[in-house]
Amino acid sequence: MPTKVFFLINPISGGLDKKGFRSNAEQFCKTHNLSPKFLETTGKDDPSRLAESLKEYQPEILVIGGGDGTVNLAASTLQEIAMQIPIAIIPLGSANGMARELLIPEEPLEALKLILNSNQKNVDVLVVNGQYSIHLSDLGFNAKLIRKFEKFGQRGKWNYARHFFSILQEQSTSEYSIYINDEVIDIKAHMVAFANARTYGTGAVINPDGKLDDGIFEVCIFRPYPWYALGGIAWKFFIGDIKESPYVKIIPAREALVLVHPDEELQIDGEVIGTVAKVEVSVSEMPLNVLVP
Ligand SMILES: Nc1ncnc2c1ncn2[C@@H]1O[C@H](COP(=O)(O)OP(=O)(O)OP(=O)(O)O)[C@@H](O)[C@H]1O
Repeated sequence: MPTKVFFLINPISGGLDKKGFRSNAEQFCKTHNLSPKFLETTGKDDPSRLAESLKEYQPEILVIGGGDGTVNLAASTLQEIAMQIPIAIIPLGSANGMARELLIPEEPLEALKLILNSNQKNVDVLVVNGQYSIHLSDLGFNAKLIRKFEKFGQRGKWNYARHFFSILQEQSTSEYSIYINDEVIDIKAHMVAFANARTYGTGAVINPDGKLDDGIFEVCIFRPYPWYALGGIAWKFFIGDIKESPYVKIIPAREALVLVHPDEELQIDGEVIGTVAKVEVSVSEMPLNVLVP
């Protein structure tokens, strides 16, 4: 019996045409005696469409052609239907933060070859207010930046930089109460992140000691800083040394509860959820099996 491989493909991610990848994947499956099934995302009802197709086809491997949002969709659906099959990530998005973190080849066909490989990593899945996160989620600054970026609908580095500096100028902070490791931390902050991974798709290393498979996550707190410290903070992000900044506090945990006033914007793996006053984070009992080099 050929191995059943399910392909989930996002036709719009990264602004890339996926037709070439699909025909290469079909050829690859023929060559390696694999039995493929393809599903394209539509942006609507994707979780239920994917769940139904997976339950019906019962694949042995799930291949994801898309960016972090598509990887999150697949991981969330596997959690919801409690199906533990390995996934292969084909980095066909804009930032591909998760694929970079796992050192998956950038070239789609090279990444696809991982399905012939048996190296797997058990990636932790965080549960953030009942939704799943495998990469990075946060409250405050970065979520507002993503919201602004989406609202104006303009892509590209210059627009990113423009929105980045306009939000930076706002210097807005909220009051956070963080219940963590039997302690309560009351703190004013620009941003509080829940990090499974190390690095944002932009390359900023937010959580230098982060490990995807250690059963824990890190709560990264970014406190107010004087204007003259900004250059040093940016440099530390770039060189992966942010934990040495006096304005940053990083706390490993298995569970956390965060209350925030006034409400702050929350984003999960790059998708803005909306403003919230409370965030509960824990680690799911079922990890995500990812095929890695
Ligand atoms: N057919 C479609 N038409 C419009 N939007 C879609 C479609 N399929 C999926 N989407 C949307 O694509 C988004 C996820 O894209 P994804 O994050 O995978 O790619 P990206 O944003 O290009 O890459 P990255 O997250 O790595 O920067 C979701 O918001 C989803 O609703």
